[in-house]
Amino acid sequence: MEKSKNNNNQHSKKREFSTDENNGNQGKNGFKKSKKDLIGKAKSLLPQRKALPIFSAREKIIKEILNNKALIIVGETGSGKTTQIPQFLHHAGLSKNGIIACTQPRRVAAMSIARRVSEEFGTRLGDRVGYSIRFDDKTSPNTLIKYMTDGMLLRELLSDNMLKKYSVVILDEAHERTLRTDILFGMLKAIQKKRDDLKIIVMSATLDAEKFSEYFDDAKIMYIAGRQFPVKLYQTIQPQEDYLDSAIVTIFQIHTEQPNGDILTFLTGQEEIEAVEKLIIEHAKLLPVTAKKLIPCPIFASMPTDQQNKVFEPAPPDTRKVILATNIAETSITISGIKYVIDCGVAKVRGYNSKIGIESLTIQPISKASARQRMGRAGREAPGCCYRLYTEDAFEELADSTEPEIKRCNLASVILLLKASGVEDIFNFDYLDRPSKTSVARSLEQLYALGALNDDGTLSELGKKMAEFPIEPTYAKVIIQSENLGCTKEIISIVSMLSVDSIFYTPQDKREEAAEAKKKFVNFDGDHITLLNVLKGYQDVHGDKDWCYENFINIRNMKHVLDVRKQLIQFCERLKIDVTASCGHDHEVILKCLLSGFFQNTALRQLDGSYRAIVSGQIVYMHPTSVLFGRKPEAIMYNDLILTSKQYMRNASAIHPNWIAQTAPKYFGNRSLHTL
Ligand SMILES: Nc1ncnc2c1ncn2[C@@H]1O[C@H](COP(=O)(O)OP(=O)(O)OP(=O)(O)O)[C@@H](O)[C@H]1O
Repeated sequence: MEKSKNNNNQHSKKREFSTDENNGNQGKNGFKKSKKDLIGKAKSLLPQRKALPIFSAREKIIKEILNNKALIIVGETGSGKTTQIPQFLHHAGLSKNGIIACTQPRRVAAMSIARRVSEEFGTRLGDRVGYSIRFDDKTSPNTLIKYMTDGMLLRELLSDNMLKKYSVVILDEAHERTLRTDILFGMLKAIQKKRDDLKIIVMSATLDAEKFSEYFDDAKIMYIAGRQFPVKLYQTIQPQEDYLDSAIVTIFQIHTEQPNGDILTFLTGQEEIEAVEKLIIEHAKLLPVTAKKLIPCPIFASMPTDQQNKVFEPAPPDTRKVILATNIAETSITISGIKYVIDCGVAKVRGYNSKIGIESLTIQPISKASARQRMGRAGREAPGCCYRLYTEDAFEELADSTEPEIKRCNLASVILLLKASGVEDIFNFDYLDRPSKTSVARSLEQLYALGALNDDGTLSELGKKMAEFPIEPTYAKVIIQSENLGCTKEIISIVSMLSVDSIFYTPQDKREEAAEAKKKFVNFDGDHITLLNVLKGYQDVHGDKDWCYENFINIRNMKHVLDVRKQLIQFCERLKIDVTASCGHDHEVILKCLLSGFFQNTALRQLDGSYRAIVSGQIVYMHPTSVLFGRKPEAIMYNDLILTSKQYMRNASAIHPNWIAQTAPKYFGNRSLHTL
């Protein structure tokens, strides 16, 4: 293991990044490739595939899969598991009995791998090889290999509880232990008891294989040795005080001192990524004119898919691309051209306090498994380097693996799906790691309060309808309720606006101008009506770029809002909900509708002017970005509670205290709110 110290030296020069469209199996000019071209491309990739470590284990893997019902495969990052194993299974004849599914925790991985494997297969994307992610299905009746998000497979259980169309299900990146993959483990194990012909494969590079083997009735474990290219590891000698500063220094250090190759930098979230993006652009202006250009390229979850796909496009000549990513790019994907990985050592982690029912998002150290995955994004096409912005000692102190999401998330959405798939006894479900009883009870209580469950715990008609929506139960309830209140148009717009982190863009050096611009949208009923005003303004000018610039509106996020809005409309139309129903400017109707899903996220003003959350009894504070900041309405409803130094209510509106019990009589009964 090599070590080097990150020295301080910054430089620069930058220009906009323009790229070719490269979506699916298309040529540069956008024309579809001919069959001959597709086969030619597949042939040209064959030597590369044959050089993968997994290729030499091909016969053994096929034999073990044919002889076993379940198999655990552990192989180095980049060894070829995700792209090759489904193809091996196809060639072994398993796709004759049904589709070979391979689940991924993230949609960007499902899409990009399907694109690559369809190229290797020599067919068009969506033909023999396809993908299925929320709101986007690229498969056809011909599809033999399907990459899909774990959430999509879980959803398919609603219509096909034996997963009859599938012959093999591969649960990839199992170490991530997402809530949905964890539930799939239990569901698939139960299905396999009734379907002898279903094969289950659990895969990862960094896995506690014994634990999985035991869970799947002593399933066979296969270790596949070797990686294709070495990755040189650099760790800081001293702990870094500010990882953002350290990341920028390292980016410019690589850019000015190291040979060609793109950089992938892991950061924690959109705001941080956008701040670093701006700093890179600024610093790059100081680079000598003759230097290679450095172009930042952000990617995070709440970004429209077509923008996410841009990171896969090659950098123009004489340019080095620096991808700024959250852990969305941590597993599975190969980004062509990446030679250097910078790992800041932290990530934004979702947490859930089941005792008080509060969710939080905090920045925490990653696990050793995550650090290895991050490092594994380099060395996939050629030797690479990984720069950890933390010391070797700090690495040793990291936990081996990330705590399963099931232990730290609100379970309401998966419990709703389990109930809708016919699983009644949620407490005794066969979990790989059992969630706490309090956490299950809390989530059941929340679903009951929302009206999704009947008194006997079975799914209600409303619950069935809610399960059809691929969004959190609280939002599903609000949309369904909007049909009764005649405000679906407004509610869909507000829910779409809430799907992005922030619409308002506040540059450090233009705070006053940004605040002034925001004033024209502000409505003191709260953030929800304010957001509605922004969307109306944006639609009135047909998304004009200059308008966004003048009004300090984040155009990237607005595009995503429109995308989500379109998809929600399609969902409502499928459920025959009239999406044109509008209540005009009747804000009370809109807020009461939102409250039908968020009555648990409410707080009352105390005598001393502070706010106390109704359900948890905790003191909560108004987020400084809220239009209600500095105002003191008697009662507040909010969408999120953000835990940083204090508990902050974000996306908040003023409501009448009486509305709370009126909206959720089942939950609050006849109790006076002031005694809660
Ligand atoms: N889009 C792509 N462009 C170029 N090469 C690719 C692409 N996708 C995959 N490859 C090549 O195939 C190799 C194997 O990728 P694959 O995703 O199958 O590995 P893996 O073992 O599943 O890795 P991980 O554990 O990191 O998911 C990569 O290292 C790379 O060489």
